[in-house]
Amino acid sequence: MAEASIKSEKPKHIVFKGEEDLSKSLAKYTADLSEKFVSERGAFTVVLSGGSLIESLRKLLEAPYVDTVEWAKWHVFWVDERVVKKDHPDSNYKLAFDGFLSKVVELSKDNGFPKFDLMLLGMGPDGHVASLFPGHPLVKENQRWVTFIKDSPKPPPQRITFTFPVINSSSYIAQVVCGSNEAAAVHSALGTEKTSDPLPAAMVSLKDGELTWFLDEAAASLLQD
Ligand SMILES: O=C1O[C@H](COP(=O)(O)O)[C@@H](O)[C@H](O)[C@H]1O
Repeated sequence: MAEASIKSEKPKHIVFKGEEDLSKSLAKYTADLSEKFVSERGAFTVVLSGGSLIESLRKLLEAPYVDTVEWAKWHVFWVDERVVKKDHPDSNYKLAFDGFLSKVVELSKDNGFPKFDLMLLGMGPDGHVASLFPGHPLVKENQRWVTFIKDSPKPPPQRITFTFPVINSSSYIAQVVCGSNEAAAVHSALGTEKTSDPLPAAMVSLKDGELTWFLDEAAASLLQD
């Protein structure tokens, strides 16, 4: 498998006073992109992470967005899923459905990879994104759209996940990180030092798209600027 190519310049990042401000800005960012893609082609393809991201989407459930966003035009996907039943507390589907989608939605290509409009990604303290973990061979997968892991270092051990070619084909990615536990990984991912073994979060890199990091002050605390 070939190495993933990584852009050398630092991605755009916005630091918020706290998670409350971050969630307000993330709601506007998401609602604006929803409006843009729905008006351009009548649909909005959105990819969700699990974890704390879902809580950070809560402002979309409030005015004005809960009424103005065209929820029926959303096509929702998951960037990764843990191999558990859909009603298991560890399920990313259940987390997003209970905390977000059930409140708004009646659920009912350049390189050959799908191009999603918006991916809303989280990041673990170890720098993993989706279910792509540091040092794991899956970070180098460059053929398949979706792959699986049976030995995830974070429980539960069995998961399925989008691969980097799909993630990095997106039009927009919001990389949402809050809290001091993630500060070292944020520093490493947004640093300019070159390493032969970058964190998965540092491998999120859009050739034809826009990546924005949404950080609270705790997550950004080790950044210099
Ligand atoms: O296991 C997972 O972890 C990451 C990060 O979660 P967080 O709770 O630390 O924000 C999440 O983005 C991913 O979808 C999930 O499966």
